[in-house]
Amino acid sequence: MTLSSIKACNSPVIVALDFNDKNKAIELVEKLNPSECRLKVGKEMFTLFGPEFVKALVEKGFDVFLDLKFHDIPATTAKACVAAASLGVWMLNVHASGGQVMMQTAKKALEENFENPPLLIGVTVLTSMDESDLAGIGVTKSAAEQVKMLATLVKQSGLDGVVCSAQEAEILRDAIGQNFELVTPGIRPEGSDKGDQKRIMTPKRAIDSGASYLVVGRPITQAENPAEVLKQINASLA
Ligand SMILES: O=C(O)c1cc(=O)[nH]c(=O)n1[C@@H]1O[C@H](COP(=O)(O)O)[C@@H](O)[C@H]1O
Repeated sequence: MTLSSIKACNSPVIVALDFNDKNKAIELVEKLNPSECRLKVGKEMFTLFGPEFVKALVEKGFDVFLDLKFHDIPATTAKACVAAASLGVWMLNVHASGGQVMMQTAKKALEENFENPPLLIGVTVLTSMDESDLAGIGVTKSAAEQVKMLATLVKQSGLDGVVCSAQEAEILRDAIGQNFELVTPGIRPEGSDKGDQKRIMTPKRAIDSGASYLVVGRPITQAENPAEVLKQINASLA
């Protein structure tokens, strides 16, 4: 059993609220129920609408993943994580490529400052990248090998899990075991538009491969009936 499976939310779906219009985001949130999904706030909404927007979602009863992907020197990253955790969020992330000392320092700061710290997750290789993108930044390994290497570093650093593509979930479950959260964006229900994502998978296959959580943005947020799409995804996993 993973750490978060004891939560009140019955679904592994995390809806990515990537909007530049607060009212549109709130309109969507009003149609969602905290027992049926979690919410993710990323760089766009946090930059535009700040901590108050995040706190309002937490107050509505949602588990909030604050996706700011910190990557900086250890002291700065740790302080940023403590600041983010003070908003009452359920999950935070840092880039695994910031290294072991950065990750350990952030984790330690959260444990020292909070009785119940949020989950701290390391981002491995972005789901928008494939092998040719990796080659462009000097990585000659395959995406799966690079993810495995970074996920092992994340585990050794004491973090709670990783962000990876569902395509790597099976490999990571074999390599790292069960007690480690696999948060998987790049989720696309059959027939939906890929957009800028490259390493994608359907919700059902992702869960069957060992994913703990499914981050789903545009297939839900851009749908004519977002609540219905969420319902269908949840039903496909039952
Ligand atoms: O950390 C993330 O959430 C993340 C990591 C990653 O590798 N790929 C990725 O797409 N994401 C986020 O997941 C969401 C995916 O949104 P859609 O592509 O619209 O489903 C976006 O908010 C991304 O910022």
